[in-house]
Amino acid sequence: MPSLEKVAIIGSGNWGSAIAKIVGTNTARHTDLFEPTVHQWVFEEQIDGRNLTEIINEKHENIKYLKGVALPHNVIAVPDVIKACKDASLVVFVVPHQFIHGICEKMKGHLAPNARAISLIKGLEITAEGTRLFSEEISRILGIPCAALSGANIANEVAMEKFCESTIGCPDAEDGLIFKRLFDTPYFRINVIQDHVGVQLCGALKNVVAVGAGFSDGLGHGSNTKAAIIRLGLMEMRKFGQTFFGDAVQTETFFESCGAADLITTCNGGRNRKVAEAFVLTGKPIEQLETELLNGQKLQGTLTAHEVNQFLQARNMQHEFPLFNTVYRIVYEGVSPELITVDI
Ligand SMILES: NC(=O)c1ccc[n+]([C@@H]2O[C@H](COP(=O)([O-])OP(=O)(O)OC[C@H]3O[C@@H](n4cnc5c(N)ncnc54)[C@H](O)[C@@H]3O)[C@@H](O)[C@H]2O)c1
Ligand SMILES: O=P(O)(O)OC[C@H](O)CO
Repeated sequence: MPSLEKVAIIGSGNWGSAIAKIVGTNTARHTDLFEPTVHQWVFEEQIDGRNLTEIINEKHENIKYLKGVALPHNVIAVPDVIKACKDASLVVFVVPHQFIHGICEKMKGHLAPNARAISLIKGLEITAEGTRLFSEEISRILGIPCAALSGANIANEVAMEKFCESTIGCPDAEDGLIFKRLFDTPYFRINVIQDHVGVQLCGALKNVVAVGAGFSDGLGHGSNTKAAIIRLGLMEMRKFGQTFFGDAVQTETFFESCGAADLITTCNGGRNRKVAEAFVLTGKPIEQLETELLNGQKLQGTLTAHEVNQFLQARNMQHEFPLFNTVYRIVYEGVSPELITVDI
């Protein structure tokens, strides 16, 4: 009989905590496939003079990032990333994208020999030189295959078990089924496809569109304007995929939960939308609003808008993506938010 899969979760923010609830429940349920105990790496911080890891292990609740939601007792918070991932055969990465490199470097050489990973990160490694998916970065640093999960999944709603769907992109069919058993529940319905590139591209670029949707809300425009931003954003996402990833991105992927559905939910209920709306209403800098409104949670859309712009500028192609370009100019060049309905 093959040995049981040992699961580690790397990350414990809002989504990391919601997914820990699902993963902990499923490893305890499918004992034919998984070791029940799940180690979760938690970036240590002090809450009222106590370590967050101690609080999680005592109360079975992440009181900072997912307050009021009970976590399964078989999920153990671990402050040391090396201990958390020791001998893991399935590794779930769910950290804000700016932190992934340093974390992976520390994990090198500590996983099981047959380890595979899945990235729940919504962001892209984009520089003027080129783009890289985080699944590719994880594979490159750790020398293991890496799939991706992304969907219309506002963490708080998932944690409250409101029905939604999500997409796993996994080139290996057998691993895809294992990941499906790790994540699928009656309220979190997984569809597995092969296109892990498209899954990640959608998850990253939708955050830029959500910033544009937030500007529109801040200006008091209505549903029609937001629908136009969503549609134009979807077209730019597809064009970006076709232009820079070619056949690696399937058009059908944009109709999965990770595509149009995520775009809709993030432009209505997400943090990027919320902070962008406040940016217009208050005139405060984005970093200040992130601190004031998100209680330690991290914004991905403005960072991705900057990264995408660097990449496009290096190719003198920024004007071919007017929505991405206008979001960038509003955030980083101080042009009027009114341009969100003029220059796109
Ligand atoms: N929250 C959602 O609704 C949601 C849903 C789907 C996907 N995602 C994606 O999941 C990923 C993780 O987001 P999240 O919502 O779990 O996180 P979050 O934004 O809620 O929390 C930030 C996390 O970063 C950690 N952190 C802070 N400083 C750090 C450092 N220097 N090094 C390492 N970690 C540090 C914090 O401890 C915390 O766990 C992102 O790519 C996000 O886009 C989020
Ligand atoms: O809150 P946001 O804007 O980071 O979006 C959250 C999720 O990605 C929605 O699926």
